[in-house]
Amino acid sequence: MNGLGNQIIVVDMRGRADRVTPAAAIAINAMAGTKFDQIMAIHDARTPGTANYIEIINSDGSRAQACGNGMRCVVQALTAELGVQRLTFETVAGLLFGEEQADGMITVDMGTPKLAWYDIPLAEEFADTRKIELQIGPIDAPVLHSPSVASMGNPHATFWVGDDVWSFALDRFGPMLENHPIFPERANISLAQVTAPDKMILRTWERGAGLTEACGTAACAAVVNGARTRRTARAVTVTLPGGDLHVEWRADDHVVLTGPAEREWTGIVDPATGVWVRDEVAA
Ligand SMILES: N[C@H](CCC[C@H](N)C(=O)O)C(=O)O
Repeated sequence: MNGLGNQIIVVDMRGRADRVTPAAAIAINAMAGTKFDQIMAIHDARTPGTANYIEIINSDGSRAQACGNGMRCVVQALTAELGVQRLTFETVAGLLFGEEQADGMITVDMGTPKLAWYDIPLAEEFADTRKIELQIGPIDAPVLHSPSVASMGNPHATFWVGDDVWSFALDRFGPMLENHPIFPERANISLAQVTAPDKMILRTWERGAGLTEACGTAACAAVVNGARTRRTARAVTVTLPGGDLHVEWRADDHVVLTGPAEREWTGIVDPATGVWVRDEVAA
């Protein structure tokens, strides 16, 4: 599925006791036609009668705690299958609520941000995570510095750039920052250019997936970071390479993400060969 350019494979694991393994994820990503940014594996509820459990795997095989674009794809897939409009899911990051809007857009309540250094997590104590000492480039003229950090269940660093966010070599700086020792669980690295109190442009180097067309949880973290550093309002339209997402950090501390989710193909994995058999979805 296509989550604003984020390539998502939604896998139905209901009724099965096994999980999508890192090796399987890497193998699927290596096959032509099934490259992805994340796999969203739908499992049975951990406690019968409660919400389906969703596991998230990046294209490098690592597990993630949250995925905004992927959750929208799961909501779109399951509301269509079940003929309902609103669904609840359990993830590592907690319970999430998704709803399909009348205009086809999908809204997901991504829960509450975690802002303490030990919740991001960071390798050392920072009293104020709105601006931490981290920079890249020449010591006397850093290219990027002083990010705001926040967790949406997964770790995010938002670097603020004054203009021309497109001019930065994020493909070069991204992996260095993703794997910086200050982030013991690595981190998703975003560059944000605020163009108005309710508008920003965002580019993301994703932990475990690299440069992507969009990152939903990065958009959520950037709006939380923008609001708490007084750069933005609490409701912002975030323009990513793949298109626009709308994010609101509500007064009840929940972050709500709204955007599209499109089904591109369905398929099955041949258990004998492990090869996907794709059925193209009529456009
Ligand atoms: N790469 C992220 C997970 C996917 C996030 C992104 N695709 C989204 O839409 O939120 C991580 O390892 O934390």
